[in-house]
Amino acid sequence: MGSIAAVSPAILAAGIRKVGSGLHATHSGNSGIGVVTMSLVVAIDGPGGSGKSTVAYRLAAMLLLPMLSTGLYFRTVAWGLSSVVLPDQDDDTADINDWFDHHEVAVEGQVGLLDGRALDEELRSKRVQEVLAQVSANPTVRRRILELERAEIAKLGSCVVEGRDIGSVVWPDAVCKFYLVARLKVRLERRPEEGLQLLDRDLKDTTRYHAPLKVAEDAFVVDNSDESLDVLIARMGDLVKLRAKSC
Ligand SMILES: Nc1ncnc2c1ncn2[C@@H]1O[C@H](COP(=O)(O)OP(=O)(O)O)[C@@H](O)[C@H]1O
Ligand SMILES: Nc1ccn([C@@H]2O[C@H](COP(=O)(O)OP(=O)(O)O)[C@@H](O)[C@H]2O)c(=O)n1
Repeated sequence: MGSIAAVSPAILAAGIRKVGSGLHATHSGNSGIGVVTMSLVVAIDGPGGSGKSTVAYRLAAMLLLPMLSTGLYFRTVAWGLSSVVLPDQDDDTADINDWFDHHEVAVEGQVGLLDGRALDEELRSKRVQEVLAQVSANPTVRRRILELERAEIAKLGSCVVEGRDIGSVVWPDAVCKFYLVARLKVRLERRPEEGLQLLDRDLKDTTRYHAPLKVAEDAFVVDNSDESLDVLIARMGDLVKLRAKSC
């Protein structure tokens, strides 16, 4: 365990602010950053359009790590379940467990796989958008996807994982946690096709009972509204290396 206190002023000046003081890194690993011996997971959470996928992709490339976009699990399941009537949010139903028992859901790169069939454009379709929030709030769905996410992260060993609850629920021992934010106006400009749906998803993601979108206690909050990606990725990479060294 170590401290990053020495670099805090620089971090603050760079628009990255630390929440809490806990450092829960327990792993080190055979990652591309060359300072570790076991596994190293970097968690990136935040609302839609804050830049998670873009930043995770770039950071993973810089650190020579694979990346996992967990939203693809939710979108793939939403596509598959959209023909099944979903129960109320707090119901735990045999139907959903039965669906998971009879279908294989996986994520490879930037595609979701349902029973071995790659889904790409389908995952951004109206059919998925209409049920996504309800599917994501369902406790049975979340429990089953959590198992898939954890198994995949364990398999990858060292990786950059992005989603809504990675630092808080999926992998609380992540060596470095980032929570990305961007001003609403900026997010709406970057996601013009979503418009007010983005706000609706924000509200549903933050207010749902199970694993809501929230800042993990020991996350760095990163403002991705104005900064160039090159600058941001370099700073985030430095932080990951510092955290990895201090474990
Ligand atoms: N720092 C940035 N500067 C300019 N454009 C950005 C920046 N970060 C993200 N973007 C763009 O914003 C859009 C949304 O980003 P994305 O990574 O899909 O967000 P999220 O995964 O959080 O929903 C993408 O088109 C991406 O290229
Ligand atoms: N770890 C995660 C990832 C996604 N999700 C849900 O899945 C939806 C789609 O995730 P996404 O990452 O593809 O969405 P964007 O951030 O790209 O808009 C989100 O709106 C969440 O409701 C979640 O609940 N937990």
